[in-house]
Amino acid sequence: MAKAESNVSDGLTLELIRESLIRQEDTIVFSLIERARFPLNSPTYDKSYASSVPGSGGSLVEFIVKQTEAIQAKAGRYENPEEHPFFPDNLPPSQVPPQKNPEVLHPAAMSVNINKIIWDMYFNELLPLFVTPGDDGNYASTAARDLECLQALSRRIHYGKLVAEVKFRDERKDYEPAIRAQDRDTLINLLTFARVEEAVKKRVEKKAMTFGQEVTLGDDGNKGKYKVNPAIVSRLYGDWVIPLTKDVEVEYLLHRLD
Ligand SMILES: O=C(O)C(=O)C[C@]1(C(=O)O)C=C[C@@H](O)C=C1
Repeated sequence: MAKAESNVSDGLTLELIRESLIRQEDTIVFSLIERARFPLNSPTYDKSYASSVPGSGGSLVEFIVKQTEAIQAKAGRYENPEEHPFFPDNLPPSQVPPQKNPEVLHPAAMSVNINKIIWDMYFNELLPLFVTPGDDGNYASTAARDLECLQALSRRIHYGKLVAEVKFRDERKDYEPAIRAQDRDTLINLLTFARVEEAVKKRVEKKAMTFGQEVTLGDDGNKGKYKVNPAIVSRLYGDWVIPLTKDVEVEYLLHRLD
């Protein structure tokens, strides 16, 4: 990974981490826009549709995610502590020379992977909100776009580990007693910045308006029409992305002194 892309370095600061979270918003908004080009395409998620694919064991989307993760694992993707697989069982080992990822996180971070929750949230709650009903037959492309959304969301949400680490280092004396007492409520209070959360929700709504507008050269008849409803992007952050990031922060912190 290029140095500028990674905040996993000794110069870890809350400001740098927040800059990365802001940049990741672009990836998330664009990946939702790309997925919204296709209607729901429900056979993508239907076990009976993919049953003839050898080794799929589930839906077409599951097949594509598992196979892609297997290839990416061989290419070393999951050696990077910022990446988390959706199907961690039986992943092949990396076949590339080991990268020097600086060890910033406590080893207990390895055990925090909430991708199962992210998967269920994405397919059961988010997807029906932002795609149109219908079927255009483009199931493989649809699954590939789903994978991009899932990976972008997972990366952002698991960034909570880095956020938590830097907050812990900055205010160790406040965090340590709550960690020793395994006191989730105090930890949530310590790590919550309501004003930052409000700004995040407003900014992603604005990004959805900016990136998702129809760009025309003539009379602007499409004004106010967006490729993904900006209010849904704001809700995605308010209802799921931020709370799940905080869950990751708490889970990480609870084991920070192990
Ligand atoms: O920026 C932080 O301090 C974070 O912990 C990240 C985040 C977020 O998910 O955007 C989560 C909790 C805070 O209340 C504010 C924002």
